[in-house]
Amino acid sequence: MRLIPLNNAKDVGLWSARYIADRINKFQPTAERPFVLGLPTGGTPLPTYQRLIELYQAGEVSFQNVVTFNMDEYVGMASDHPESYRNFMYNNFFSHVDMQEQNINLLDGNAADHEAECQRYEDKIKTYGRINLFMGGVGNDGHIAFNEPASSLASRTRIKTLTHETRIANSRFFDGDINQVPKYSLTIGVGTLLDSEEVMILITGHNKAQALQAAVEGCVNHLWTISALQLHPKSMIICDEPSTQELKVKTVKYFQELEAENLTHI
Ligand SMILES: O=P(O)(O)OC[C@H]1O[C@](O)(CO)[C@@H](O)[C@@H]1O
Repeated sequence: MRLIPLNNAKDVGLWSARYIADRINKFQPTAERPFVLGLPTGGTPLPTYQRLIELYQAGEVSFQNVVTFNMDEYVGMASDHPESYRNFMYNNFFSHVDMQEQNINLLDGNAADHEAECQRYEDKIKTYGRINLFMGGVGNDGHIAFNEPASSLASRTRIKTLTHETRIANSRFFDGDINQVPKYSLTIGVGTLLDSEEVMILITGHNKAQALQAAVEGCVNHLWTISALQLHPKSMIICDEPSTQELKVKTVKYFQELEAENLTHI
């Protein structure tokens, strides 16, 4: 695992956007051989999306031959609801870059048959071989995508019940009213995520400090599904200073020194 401790959320956005743009450019994607990018929603990746839009506007990256798969979607929420993850992605990213509509993949939380919808998603990913780079965030309780505590670390895309804690955390997007937050989501599984060639997780804010500690210093444990990153051959966490407050000083120093020496540690 590589841990990149940066100063603040803005730096996390700048760093991660540059990384994604560089990976796409190095890959030299074509229509026949697109770059496959996994994407999250939430407050954490907003600075990254903003910076990616700026890089696109500056002509430093194109999304013409990029295929995307989003991590998750609420169940039973009208697709034009302002808080649907579909809407989030168009408002904050897709509508501002040169993504091709047919390259955008989102889970349909209104599908009549959830199981069939999740299988469709898994099958669609397979048609591309695998996802080249999956960017994600983490919940306060360490959930990755919507893989809440005690999710199987071998899980695939499926319907999940959101925990009370997650619904409270997400109520900030629903006028602070937990009753408006959906109870279920469709989410990629931990196993789906681990199949990606590379995983990059963004962690910002003191409220994510326990999750970061579980990811880096804890044992692999289904109660903190983020810890499954330890099983991945090429995973990376980009974090800000407030989120490191539960890490040992020597842990942070170790990773800072590695980055300063420009060594990459996997
Ligand atoms: O970045 P936020 O808003 O704290 O969201 C935390 C995480 O919860 C989720 O919304 C659940 O999937 C993730 O996509 C996100 O990374």
